[in-house]
Amino acid sequence: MAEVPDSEKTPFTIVTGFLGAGKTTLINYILTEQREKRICVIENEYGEINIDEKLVGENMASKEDLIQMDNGCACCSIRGDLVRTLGSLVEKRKQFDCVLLETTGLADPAPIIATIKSNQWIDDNFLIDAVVCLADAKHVKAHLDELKPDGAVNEAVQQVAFADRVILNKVDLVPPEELKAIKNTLTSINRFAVVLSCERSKVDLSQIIGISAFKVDRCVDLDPALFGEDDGTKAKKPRVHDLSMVSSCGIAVEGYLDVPKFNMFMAELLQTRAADLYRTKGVLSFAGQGDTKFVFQGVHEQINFGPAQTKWQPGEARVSKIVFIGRKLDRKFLRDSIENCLVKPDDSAAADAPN
Ligand SMILES: Nc1nc2c(ncn2[C@@H]2O[C@H](COP(=O)(O)OP(=O)(O)OP(=O)(O)O)[C@@H](O)[C@H]2O)c(=O)[nH]1
Repeated sequence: MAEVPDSEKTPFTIVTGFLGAGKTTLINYILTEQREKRICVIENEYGEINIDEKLVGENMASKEDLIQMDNGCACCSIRGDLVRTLGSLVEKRKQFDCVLLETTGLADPAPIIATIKSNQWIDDNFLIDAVVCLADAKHVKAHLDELKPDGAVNEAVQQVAFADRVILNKVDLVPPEELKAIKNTLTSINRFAVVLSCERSKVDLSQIIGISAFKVDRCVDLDPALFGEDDGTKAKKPRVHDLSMVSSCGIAVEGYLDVPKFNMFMAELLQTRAADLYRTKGVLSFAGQGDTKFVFQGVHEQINFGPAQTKWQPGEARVSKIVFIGRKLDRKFLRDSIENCLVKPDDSAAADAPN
């Protein structure tokens, strides 16, 4: 069969980067900056409760342009889902100028690349434009240095190694002299990728989209066993993706949370467990705040907290949803503590809560 020319394929960008590095922020930035383009976003979130769908969905022109893959991580358990998702896009792909895949923060991009490139039908319809890796200037070094159990890949290293562009994000959180050292570390892992520094994922988009930067040969050089074949002439990389050290704990509680109690609990938790808590995020209902919905974002000890773009709708159940991702999570403790922050029906603050 004749090969499909690249110019006829739909460009596909893989957005990778560790938990909390700024992937969703980048996707939202792209969607707001490129309104003239029709962009399809495929979200693959790690966590028992999906929060990002709501955060990205607010910026989509059409809800149909956002596809959720939430049965697991695309790089391991749901590679079949990725093929099915892209397969279902084939017929309508011409409606889109490009597709963005936001991988989970714990994804190894190598198997994702292999999945796409080894399926002829997908490869005939989609062209990987670039693998773009977000790196959190404040935390990336610790993640790169983390020792994994025997034979397991370090996802953060893989994400940087397979990237065509590395976006060194959150430069506001580290002094300039440290930034230089971080850039050197990133370049020592991947000397081919262009490193772009920024805040709030605001990069020159012409540097990351429509750039035809992806080279499959480089991926095979990095991992000779990428497509399941290894001629044995190059050192084999460990291919085990072991997520046993990390877990996700999703908690949903109905009612109104007491602001000071909740703030105190979260501040104390993130201070004492900062190293273990890779990521926390939530959509919250507070007492005394009318129909304002709040979004909570935590990355280790860093906290961002503010009103969501959408409000609680009349009749919508006031269910706060919080996801914790990290090591050694005590589900009972987290659930009890959050339930403890709920305003009791006879509490005076409850009178303030809207019906
Ligand atoms: N200080 C600071 N915070 C940032 C910057 N960019 C993003 N953030 C915040 O970092 C948090 C995580 O950002 P996200 O875009 O959700 O990160 P993510 O990579 O999508 O996270 P996961 O999907 O959980 O892996 C949010 O609270 C962002 O507002 C930045 O440049 N500086």
